Amino acid sequence: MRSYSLIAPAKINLYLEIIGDRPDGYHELAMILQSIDLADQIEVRSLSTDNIRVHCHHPQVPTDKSNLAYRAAELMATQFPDAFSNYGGVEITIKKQIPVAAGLAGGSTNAAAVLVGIDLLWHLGLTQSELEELGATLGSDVPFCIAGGTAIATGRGEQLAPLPNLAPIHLVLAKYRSLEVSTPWAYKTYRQQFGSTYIRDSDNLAARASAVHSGAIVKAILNQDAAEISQKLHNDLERVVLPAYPQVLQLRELFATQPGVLGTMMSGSGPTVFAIAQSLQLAEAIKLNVRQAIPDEDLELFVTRTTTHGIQIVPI
Ligand SMILES: C[C@@](CO)(OP(=O)(O)O)[C@H](O)COP(=O)(O)OP(=O)(O)OC[C@H]1O[C@@H](n2ccc(N)nc2=O)[C@H](O)[C@@H]1O
Ligand SMILES: Nc1ncnc2c1ncn2[C@@H]1O[C@H](COP(=O)(O)OP(=O)(O)O)[C@@H](O)[C@H]1O
Repeated sequence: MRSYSLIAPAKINLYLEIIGDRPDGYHELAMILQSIDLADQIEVRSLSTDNIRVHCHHPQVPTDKSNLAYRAAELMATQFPDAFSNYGGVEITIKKQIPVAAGLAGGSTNAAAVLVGIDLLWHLGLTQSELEELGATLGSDVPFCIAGGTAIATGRGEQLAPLPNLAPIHLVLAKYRSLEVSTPWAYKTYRQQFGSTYIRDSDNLAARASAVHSGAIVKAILNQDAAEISQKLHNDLERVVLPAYPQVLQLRELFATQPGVLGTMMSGSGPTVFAIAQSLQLAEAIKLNVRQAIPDEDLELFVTRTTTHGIQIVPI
């Protein structure tokens, strides 16, 4: 086969706790990551020439070496030089549905799809854990994007422990198209404002213990209890993003007052805010209400749901 088409789902963070600083400059995390139905479509095709090409029509997505999908192909070429010279270069076409720089792992899931696609194109037969290990060198969220479903992620986000699949939970996502939050900025600002002293400070520790408890949300997931999951959502990065981006705070507050919303939270480093809805019907109603309250065309709204899969190969 000379080409593969893959579905690359986005993720949301049901839980994100910053445990502290790490010597490598990253942050030690405790997260719960969840795949959602909102996805990009990626085509990976063999070329007769030995170069890597990326096509994407989205104006905010680069097609040069700064594209994470390009870097995934380059990594495979470096790691497997014999296969690269046997099978030739790779052409990657990205059909973008996932909002960009949104806290939804758009770039990471594209990179994950390219790793899976090239493994197939070049008949490498890599295991999922080998693919995840390669993915971790591209970005902290890439291993989860390969695995998908529901998982606890620790370390810098690359160490995964799968949780049982959740029955679909209905979601509404809101993101201002022109608003981007830089992930390095969010972590840097958190470090500057709260630092690692935050977790050593006994006053804060008491407040933190009541606010943060990953065990409770894991229990709610094991019980398949959407209402309880919604009550235990948490994201430490909201502490820096919400004060700096009033529009995100406004969305968060608007979602919280909508009938049928079980819980709401910012995903990752933002600026996407998601709401857990009681049903698909209520999710559609929430979307409509928010649209009426904020008629700004810059605001993108999506009704979607949780999914149990990571990268999937589309049969041609
Ligand atoms: C915040 C999260 C939550 O899932 O997602 P997004 O909002 O990006 O989707 C992740 O932690 C982002 O993962 P990812 O986007 O893959 O991050 P990376 O490329 O590895 O790192 C980007 C930058 O974020 C900071 N970073 C990332 C992960 C981590 N554990 N500590 C950090 O301090 C570092 O400044 C790093 O240079
Ligand atoms: N394949 C890609 N898809 C989306 N953005 C990409 C991609 N490759 C590189 N980028 C760049 O990465 C940055 C972060 O985008 P994205 O991965 O969508 O965000 P996030 O990590 O917050 O979910 C953007 O500024 C974008 O230009």
